[in-house]
Amino acid sequence: MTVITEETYKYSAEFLISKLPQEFQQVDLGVICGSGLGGLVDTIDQSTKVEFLYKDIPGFVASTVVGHAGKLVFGHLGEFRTPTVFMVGRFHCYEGHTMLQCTLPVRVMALMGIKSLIVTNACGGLKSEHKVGDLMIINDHLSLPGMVGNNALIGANIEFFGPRFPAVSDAYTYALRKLAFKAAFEVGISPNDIREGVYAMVTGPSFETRVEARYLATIGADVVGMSTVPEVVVARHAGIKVLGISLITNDVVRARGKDAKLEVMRELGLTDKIDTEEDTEKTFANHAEVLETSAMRSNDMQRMVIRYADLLAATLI
Ligand SMILES: O=P(O)(O)O[C@@H]1C[C@H](O)[C@@H](CO)O1
Ligand SMILES: Nc1nc2[nH]cnc2c(=O)[nH]1
Repeated sequence: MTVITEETYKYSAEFLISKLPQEFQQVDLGVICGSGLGGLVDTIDQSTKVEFLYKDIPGFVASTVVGHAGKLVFGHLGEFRTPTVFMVGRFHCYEGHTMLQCTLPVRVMALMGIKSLIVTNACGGLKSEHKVGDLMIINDHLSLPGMVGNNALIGANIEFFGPRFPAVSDAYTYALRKLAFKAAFEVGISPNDIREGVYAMVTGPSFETRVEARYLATIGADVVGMSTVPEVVVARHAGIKVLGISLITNDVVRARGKDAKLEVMRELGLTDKIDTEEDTEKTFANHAEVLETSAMRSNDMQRMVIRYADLLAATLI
């Protein structure tokens, strides 16, 4: 197991601080941009923006996924010009990184002063009432890797960040979820296009089988994705407030699929029963669809995040 010590986090933070102008040596807000959602940094004041490629930051690993640019950007967000650090592209376990490597940037952001984190992701919808393109404010998560031995906090606890046994039952606080809905409605997102629900994390990179999708829906998940949870757990451990926003980029195939035996029996006249199950053979999740939907909805999501940052700056939450 890769061991990352308190000194490693501090070294990365000190490296960044030494290269940043004074206005970004301490930041208030962190934003993690999921698949295809990095366009948010194009909306900030370009004249004060400072960028670092992940590959140039000590302790950071490389980002290898299409749609994840792989850079850390510092800039002023919204009307209140909140000093913000953006991860444009994140790390996933399926890239071969450990949970500690994936979450290192969150601890570095904690060292740089963030009090609040917005985590965004692309995900697959598990419920028939969800439409592709819907936004979902996360109100709870189901960590499949975390429940079976791959929690982001496994290893020696670093007391400096937080306690050995942090509670995450209220990781996505009610007050911040309310603020997010307010932001969404104020920028004109229809109540029909945004909901609240449970994000399940799997490691990927293969998408779900049909029965895995049915299983996840049965055990309480509304959507499924391959990220977010490790970052949220590490952020909450460090006392950072979290808002999670998912964009449903595709439907996860849940149908049972056609019954081959029954079909052959019917063709041979051995039965006259017809399989009524919808044939979903041609429907499958793919990363191109994920990026396509992200591109379609990224503008709404960006406007919502900017408004949320302003509402947050204007409140004492
Ligand atoms: O980083 P996120 O969670 O937005 O990316 C999702 C999960 C996979 O990386 C990818 C699958 O298409 O999208
Ligand atoms: N696991 C998983 N992750 C996703 N990310 C975007 N879409 C999906 C999906 O359908 N399944």
